[in-house]
Amino acid sequence: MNNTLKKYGLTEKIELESKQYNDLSLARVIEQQRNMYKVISAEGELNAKVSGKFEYQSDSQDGFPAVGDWVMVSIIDDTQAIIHNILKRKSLMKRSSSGSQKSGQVIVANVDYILICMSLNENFNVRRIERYLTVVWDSGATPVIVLTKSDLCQDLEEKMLELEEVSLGTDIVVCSAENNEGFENLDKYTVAGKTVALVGSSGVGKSTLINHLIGKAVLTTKTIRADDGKGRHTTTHRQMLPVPNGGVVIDTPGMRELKIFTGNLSKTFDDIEELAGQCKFRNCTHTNEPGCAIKAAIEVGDLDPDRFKSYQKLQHEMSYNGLNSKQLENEKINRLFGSKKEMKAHIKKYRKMGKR
Ligand SMILES: Nc1nc2c(ncn2[C@@H]2O[C@H](COP(=O)(O)OP(=O)(O)OP(=O)(O)O)[C@@H](O)[C@H]2O)c(=O)[nH]1
Ligand SMILES: [Zn+2]
Repeated sequence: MNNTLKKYGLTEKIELESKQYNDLSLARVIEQQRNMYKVISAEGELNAKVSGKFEYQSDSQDGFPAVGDWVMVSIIDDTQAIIHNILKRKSLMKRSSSGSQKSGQVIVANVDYILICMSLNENFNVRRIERYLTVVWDSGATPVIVLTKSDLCQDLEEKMLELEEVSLGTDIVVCSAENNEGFENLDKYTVAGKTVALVGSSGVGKSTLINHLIGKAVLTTKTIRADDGKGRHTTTHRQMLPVPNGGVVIDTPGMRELKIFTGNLSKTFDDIEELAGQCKFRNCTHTNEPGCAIKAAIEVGDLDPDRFKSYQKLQHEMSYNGLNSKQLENEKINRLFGSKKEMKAHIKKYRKMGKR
């Protein structure tokens, strides 16, 4: 296995899949600027564009490469390549965007763990965690909640209890850059072949965290501004960085705030969906029907009314994007495979590979 690509998360499975394409080289997309890509190949970094045929055949934005994608390229010279194919994605994260309301905006592909970063000061907000979890569970990646700036927190236990109510078994890591504590608990996610990405509001300490993972100041951070309590990192940065101990980390500016496009409410709010299943009427609106299990749970204090509101709000946002369940299903297929046709081709290919 090529060492450069290994540093960028290459696994046996991806290498095997790439063998299906003769005469093309394997590469990974590490940066995207509109329709210009930067990829890492066995030969090093290259600037890349999709081929004319590729562009012609892709019917939606999902079909185009995103940061994290493994792609098959033809290398033109020392600096340029053409992208011909995208290998099967194991996860895909999108968000809602004003410009492309219909299909959402692809942010990143093939991430294993998404670190949902939140600082333990005023930024701490369990409603926001619910929003992130809803998006992340739907992407195919596994969420990990990272609580930063523990040195600024006086009531950690209280906050942890509040968080456990909404996080349903998701791993939680507590850390402080100030005291250099807790970062070792991230080691189990940054291992060879795994890709980690960070989401979270501006100023919660994502760049600081990446610098700890990488072991040097790659991303410059500025000291907190007294007026708004936010920190900013000044320079543009590479979007994908190998972690010395293994694994690769993605810091995509587009992932800093998440407008929901599609989400997995059943996973994030399984307590609420289970309750709703116990309502007397199947189409209960949980407002004034008799035998409403949600209302009953709120009355006896088993369900936090704010959590229920948060659930309804996210549900509303998702339906606002106008997708019905059939469309959502297709949406998922498109995200993971490009199209239904591609999915079928992939299934066929894997069956064939299994027989050999
Ligand atoms: N007290 C304390 N401050 C921290 C900690 N981690 C980061 N900071 C400070 O918080 C500010 C913001 O940190 P960044 O790492 O730039 O935050 P960011 O999430 O990358 O912010 P954006 O780049 O704006 O998205 C900086 O002033 C950091 O020094 C911590 O554990 N404790
Ligand atoms: Zn009800």
